[in-house]
Amino acid sequence: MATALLGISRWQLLRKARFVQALYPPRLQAHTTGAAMGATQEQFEKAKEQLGLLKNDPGNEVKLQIYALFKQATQGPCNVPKPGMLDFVGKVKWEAWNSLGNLSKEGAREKYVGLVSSLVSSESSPQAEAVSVAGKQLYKTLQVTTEENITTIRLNRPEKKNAISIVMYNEIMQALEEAAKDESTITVITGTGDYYCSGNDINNFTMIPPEGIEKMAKDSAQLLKNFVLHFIDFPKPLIAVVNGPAVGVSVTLLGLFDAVYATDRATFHTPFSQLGQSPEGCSSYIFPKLMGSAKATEVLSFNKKLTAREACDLGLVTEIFPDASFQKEIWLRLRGCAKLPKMSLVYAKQLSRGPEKEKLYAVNIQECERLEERWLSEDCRNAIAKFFTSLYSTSHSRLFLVLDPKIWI
Ligand SMILES: CCCCCCC/C=C/C(=O)SCCNC(=O)CCNC(=O)[C@H](O)C(C)(C)COP(=O)(O)OP(=O)(O)OC[C@H]1O[C@@H](n2cnc3c(N)ncnc32)[C@H](O)[C@@H]1OP(=O)(O)O
Repeated sequence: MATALLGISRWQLLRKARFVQALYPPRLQAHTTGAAMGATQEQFEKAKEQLGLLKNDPGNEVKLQIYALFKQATQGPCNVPKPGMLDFVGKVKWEAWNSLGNLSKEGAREKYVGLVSSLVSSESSPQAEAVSVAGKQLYKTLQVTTEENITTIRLNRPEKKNAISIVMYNEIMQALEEAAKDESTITVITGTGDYYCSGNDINNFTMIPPEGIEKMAKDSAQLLKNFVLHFIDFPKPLIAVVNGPAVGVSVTLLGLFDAVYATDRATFHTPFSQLGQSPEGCSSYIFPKLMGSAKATEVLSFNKKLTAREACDLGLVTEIFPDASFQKEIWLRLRGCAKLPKMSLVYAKQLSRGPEKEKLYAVNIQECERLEERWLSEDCRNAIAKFFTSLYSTSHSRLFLVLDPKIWI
């Protein structure tokens, strides 16, 4: 069969088509605004040429995205009949194109140029963290869009359950800075794939600088402090759309959001003591206020994983939705919120959050100090070693990595 010739299974191809759908949800595609459409025909032609010069194969997922965006940009919405059941490759390509819905030709052209540009820049400059195309930032670990007054920051490492790498910490801060200044009324953070976020990327702790572990702990604490500060100071309504399980720092930060909407499939887990760590994201202050100190102890100290219903009952989550209708219902709701007068929302946030800010700054500093100390502890080293050993126990090469004395465990 055609798919066998390509060396990929039909199942893999279908998954990839869904991946494209996840990147470009039909509801948002249908409503791309003129403001977002910046790429010219000339840039589009140049991107086509650059595509042919790529040294590395970007993989089937990306190739499907490129194919779909190219068709949409040149022919508009999918207008050909769906290929028959036995034409597996044709069907998956059709599904990718069709998943772009009514996205305009200009919108597709811009996304196409952005995607190609990010591939080119990642080849020519592996260290570059973000590039700008037509005045919009492009990120390695995020997908950021502004449509219908909503800036959406989508954590985009689904293969790692959206774990937050160092690059992602920096990109989230940059995206928040951009969102604070842009024309949008509200800002949404959500995840691509089945997870919202699996928390701090544990590999962040394997990159020891030549100065040693102490320097790494110090730098990490500084990064975290700055990261959390971006949430404390964010001026517009910040909404979490929790599309699946959330772990660690992605849970604690929820206390700094203005509303948290979750699928009923989501869970909320902060296994800090299991990892030899301590709470962050101002949760040591906000969680007891939200849920009472006894419940907060269960969550932050005793590793209790909350269901979406429990998190909602405890006040961490604003509202939960059935998974089957979550995406439909939530974006409908948010589009309504984003039509409200922007400055009314900004002032409402300032007035309700302002009096707490000094306290939050102080809590953030203290939490980071404690963590800096915890990261140097035997408890934490053992926990990280355990994570890698259990994860990689079947892989000899990776087990070797764990045992490599240059790595911090
Ligand atoms: C530098 C600044 C530092 C600031 C730190 C701030 C303090 C933060 C604290 C925290 O966030 S603590 C929480 C840390 N997170 C975790 O402990 C979660 C670890 N992951 C898991 O337990 C499981 O992966 C999962 C999330 C429950 C999912 O399990 P599942 O069986 O469904 O999938 P997997 O096969 O395990 O995962 C797929 C793939 O993703 C990788 N991955 C998942 N989570 C992480 C992570 N947090 N860090 C790094 N990598 C992660 C996992 O290794 C798999 O990768 P491959 O093996 O396929 O390459």
